[in-house]
Amino acid sequence: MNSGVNIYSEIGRLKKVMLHRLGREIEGLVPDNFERLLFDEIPFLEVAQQEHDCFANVLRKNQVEVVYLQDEVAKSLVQPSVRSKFIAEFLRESDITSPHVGEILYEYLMELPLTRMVETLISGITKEEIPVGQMNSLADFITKEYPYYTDPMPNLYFTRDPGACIGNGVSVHCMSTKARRRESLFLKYICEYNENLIPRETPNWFSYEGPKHIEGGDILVLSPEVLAVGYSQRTSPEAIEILAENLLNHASGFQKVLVFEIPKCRAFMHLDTVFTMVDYDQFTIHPEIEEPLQIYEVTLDKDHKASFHSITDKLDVILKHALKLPAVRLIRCGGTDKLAAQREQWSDGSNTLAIAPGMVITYDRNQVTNELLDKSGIQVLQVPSSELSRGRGGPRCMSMPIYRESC
Ligand SMILES: NC(=O)NCCC[C@H](N)C(=O)O
Repeated sequence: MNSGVNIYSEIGRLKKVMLHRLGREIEGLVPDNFERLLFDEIPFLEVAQQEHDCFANVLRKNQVEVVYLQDEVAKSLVQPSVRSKFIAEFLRESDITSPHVGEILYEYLMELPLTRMVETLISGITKEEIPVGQMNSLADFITKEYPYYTDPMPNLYFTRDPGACIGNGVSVHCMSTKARRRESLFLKYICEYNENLIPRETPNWFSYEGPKHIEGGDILVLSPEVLAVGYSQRTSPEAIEILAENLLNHASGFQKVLVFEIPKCRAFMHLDTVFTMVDYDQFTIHPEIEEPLQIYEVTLDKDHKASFHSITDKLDVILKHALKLPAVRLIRCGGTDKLAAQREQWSDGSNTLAIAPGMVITYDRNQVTNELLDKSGIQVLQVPSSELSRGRGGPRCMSMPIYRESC
């Protein structure tokens, strides 16, 4: 039985992971809300669910315990007083402008059976579902054509991002877009009220209240001493500093944080869309971020405050020193073929999920990169990906590791 949180690497044998199987929230995607809800197209739900089940089965076949976020949230909301506090907070975060509508939604949600209530929050509350009677505010009147009271949460299957387990603690994130912020609220309640999954004594490295933005796709646990964090479109330097000070000051064992500054654009939204660890000394990388890649090192000064400096070496040299290895190999997404690199990065070719040293789960569509991984001696377990990949995240993005064996 692997209980509590234990994440001291990217590659140690994975024992427990949290996923979310896509549901009706995907059907709330329409061209009008693509940009706001961070999608470019609409996955075919039934096929996406089959693909996701296949992903979960590959994990189970490899002795990984799979827990589902929806169940874990429900377990944390068993107490009516906790449920009441959670619903009130969720509705506040959903920008319900009219107190009248807010009250009706609150009553409605409180009366639903628990699992249905969680499912309803994820899929979004439609106006058809609950007629609230007379419009009694200008805001209600103006927005009456919009089909939802609360937006669906189609990005929830990327469980990597709302939080991250680091060492023996958890970082609950203040996400950078409104569309995803409520996902971390789920995690906040799991951490506070679901003791079986996250024991009460678990340290918290970052708080949902932020105020600065950070997302889990930017966090890579390179070793028990070194954390890498992307300074990206979604993660701010201020948040990295808060996380680094909390982590390094606590007796967590971590000694330094390497900050990777990557281009701020949608295709490279998080560090793990361009860089992942696949073995003790091997990494995937999207060639377009390699040069120039600015890396900073954060350690603590004598007053226990974060201190920083830039590192000017090449990436392989930096990694080699940080991990105390004789050499490291960078496996380029798409190899030397520029088109393949761009195409496969867009479909998360470098977003691998290591489930043991040298064993990764990848999307089957990224054939060039998969072959290069295979040639580098990595065992590649491919999962179908036509529909899952439409959300712009791969196997790493779709998983929140909770427990890995040491390696
Ligand atoms: N770690 C990741 O890169 N996660 C992928 C998140 C995709 C999602 N549609 C988003 O834009 O946030």
